[in-house]
Amino acid sequence: MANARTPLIAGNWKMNQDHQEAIHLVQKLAWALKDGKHDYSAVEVTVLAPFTDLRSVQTLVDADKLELSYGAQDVSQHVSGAYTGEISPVFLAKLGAKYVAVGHSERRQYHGEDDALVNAKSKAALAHGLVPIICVGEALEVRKAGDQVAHTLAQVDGALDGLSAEDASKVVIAYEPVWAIGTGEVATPQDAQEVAGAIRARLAELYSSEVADAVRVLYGGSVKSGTIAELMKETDVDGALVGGASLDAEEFAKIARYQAHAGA
Ligand SMILES: O=C(CO)COP(=O)(O)O
Repeated sequence: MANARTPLIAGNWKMNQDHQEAIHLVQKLAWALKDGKHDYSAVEVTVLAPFTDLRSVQTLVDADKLELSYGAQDVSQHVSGAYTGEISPVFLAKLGAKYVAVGHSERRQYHGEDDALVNAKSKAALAHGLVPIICVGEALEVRKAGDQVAHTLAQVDGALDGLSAEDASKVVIAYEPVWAIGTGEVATPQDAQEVAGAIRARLAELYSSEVADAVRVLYGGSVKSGTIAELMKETDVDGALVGGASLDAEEFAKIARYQAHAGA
């Protein structure tokens, strides 16, 4: 890839893995990643775990000095106070979390999250040193109508509203077409590139080419080891947000070494 962006392979465990299962999965993943045959230095690997797993994941990563970062799947837009059930970005930062997914389509769909909330959560994450992985992407009807680019860019505009260029250059944007999530129906590399390229062009318009060059744009939706290499060949796809396949340590490690099976 002819740019300075470090590819990011992020596993979104969703509501899977209790804290004991999480320990096993991270151990297996560490083992799979350290197979001695492959070089992961050019790729960053992260897992987005349920809140209740984070302390266990932190302990393992610290104790074994694993080359693995971790994060959460959601965050409150508030720092503290009477917000029953919410998790502060301060708590996540204190647990060593690096990333937090914001505005995942499942949060938008089942928890009524809108662009304004996604914007507030992204700002809260950034204010406390977390990197938001801002999730955007269209539903099937929108794609059928051919409106995927306009729809997704509107979500990007909403999520970034009021962010400084400095903050905007730190975010990760995950393009996850809703029709490809958990369906086995992966977008074609061209579909992913069309929207990822449009997102980068929008970043250049909203900010500058420096910001556009700095932001990593991921693709998510039924990514597997067999499909990652072709996706990663696209100019504006800088990694993947992986759901189901991230629960299988071997398969997830294989996705992270996509270069090996791309022949690169
Ligand atoms: O939603 C996703 C990642 O956030 C994608 O999930 P799947 O990889 O299971 O389709």
